Amino acid sequence: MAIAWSAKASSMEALSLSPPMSPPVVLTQDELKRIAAYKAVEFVESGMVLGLGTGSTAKHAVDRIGELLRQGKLSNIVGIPTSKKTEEQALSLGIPLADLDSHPTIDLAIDGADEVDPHLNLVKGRGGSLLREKMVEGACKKFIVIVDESKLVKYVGGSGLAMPVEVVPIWWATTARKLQSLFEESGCVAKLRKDSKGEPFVTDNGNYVIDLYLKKEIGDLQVASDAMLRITGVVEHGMFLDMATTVIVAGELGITIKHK
Ligand SMILES: O=C(CO)[C@H](O)[C@H](O)COP(=O)(O)O
Repeated sequence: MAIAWSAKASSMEALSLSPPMSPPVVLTQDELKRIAAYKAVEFVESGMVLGLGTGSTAKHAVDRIGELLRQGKLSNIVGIPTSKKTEEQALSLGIPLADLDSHPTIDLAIDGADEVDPHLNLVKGRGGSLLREKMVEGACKKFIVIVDESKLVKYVGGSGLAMPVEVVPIWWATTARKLQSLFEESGCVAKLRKDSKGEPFVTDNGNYVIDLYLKKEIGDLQVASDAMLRITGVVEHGMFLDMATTVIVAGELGITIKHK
């Protein structure tokens, strides 16, 4: 998707786009993701313990951190990856890694999201890494979410796309039925996520993912969260409530930074 870009001066500086008088630049969705990611990395300081997110947006942030380390503009960084994929990427870039057990408090995490509501509640996990993401991002002093504007929704589930729930593989269909009936009034349809070969998608933790498709709002999100977590067989869900401290949105009119 190509989006016309007429950046504000502040964004132009940060992003090295063409000068203010030139015609609007057309940027792809991936370029918007990179712009949001680079902006977030401006908040990284030497000596920080960093939560490294997962997905096509977070990948740009990890690349940038690696680049700044290589250039000597950042030093003494320790990264805690939120997936095996991010771990591989960070290792290939020479970013020193550790884990949550050795670093239970993280200074800053940077990650993408599938949905951001007006209260900065998130849906995450369409990439399948929700459990590790929630563990890492729940341990952060600051959590910066980076998105292009297509991720903004009026309410959680409002994109009509999947709201992921990680479940244990055993008797997953029973767990899926319970999840679906929990949100029956919102027209919920629960589906087992499949991989490209048509087999159940398996997370880094050896679990399955049930994707919930909602037609309407699910009401009180905390109540919904508690109800999902009470279902035996549910490991974690992809609603990240009251966790983001900052959301950076790259869009048609430039960058918007929303703070909690
Ligand atoms: O939660 C995630 C992975 O589990 C991702 O952050 C989310 O799916 C957004 O991905 P992308 O940046 O590729 O759009």
